Amino acid sequence: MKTIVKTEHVSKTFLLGKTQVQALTDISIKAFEGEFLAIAGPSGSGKTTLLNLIGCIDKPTKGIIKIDDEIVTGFSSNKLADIRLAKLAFIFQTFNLIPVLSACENVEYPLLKTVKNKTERFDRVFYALQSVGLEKFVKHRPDELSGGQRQRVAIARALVTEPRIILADEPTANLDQKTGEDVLNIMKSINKDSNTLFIFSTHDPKVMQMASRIIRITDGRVVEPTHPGRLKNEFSHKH
Ligand SMILES: Nc1ncnc2c1ncn2[C@@H]1O[C@H](COP(=O)(O)OP(=O)(O)OP(=O)(O)O)[C@@H](O)[C@H]1O
Repeated sequence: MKTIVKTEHVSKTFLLGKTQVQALTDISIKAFEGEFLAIAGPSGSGKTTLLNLIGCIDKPTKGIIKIDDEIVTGFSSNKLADIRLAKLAFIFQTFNLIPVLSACENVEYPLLKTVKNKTERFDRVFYALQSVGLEKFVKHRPDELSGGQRQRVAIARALVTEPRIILADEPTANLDQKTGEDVLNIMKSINKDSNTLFIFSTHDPKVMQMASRIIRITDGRVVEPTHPGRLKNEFSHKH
């Protein structure tokens, strides 16, 4: 399996007034092509911080981050913006749609700079909205859509640029159980069809169940899964 994202001994400290907040400590993880990877952990464990670092929105205090074998740590803000545009897309817990734009215009937005041909843009936008089942809602503004529909517009906006990686920070946190499941199923089917790497954060065990792999973090550190079999073997070796 091809490694798409790698973090090596990544730490992040925030300065809050005079206090240092250690949000992440020594995080070394990999994410592979085609994975539907959950970053799981309680509130305040560092999930958003980790997604922001992988998403080149923020920079680590220590350690390095590689995307497609390229070390992005140390890049200028402009170069990080280029990486975001070329390889990454985001889905947020609060959808982050532009309220005055229709569903179609929201999805078109990330293509405005890169795809100059209007017909090609329209085709891609329509295809993206169709793949989330919203082809009948292209003209609706966010306030004319339900929460689940808004999140589906956000998914269409994420996939329209055909990114290598889609990062989703608690994508179902503001949705009811059933709508959340529908949204995750759409994400999963896109993941299967396109082989796009999805990395999403959650504290919901039901959402974790959908993942192809789970990385658990607590207090800013990766919690290694315990393998009872391995522990038993190690124990018997020693004694
Ligand atoms: N900009 C910031 N300035 C200061 N402290 C911050 C900042 N961002 C995050 N933190 C702190 O870092 C820690 C991790 O926060 P983070 O938002 O990454 O956790 P989380 O797991 O995403 O939590 P939640 O599930 O509640 O969103 C917390 O202690 C938080 O208060």
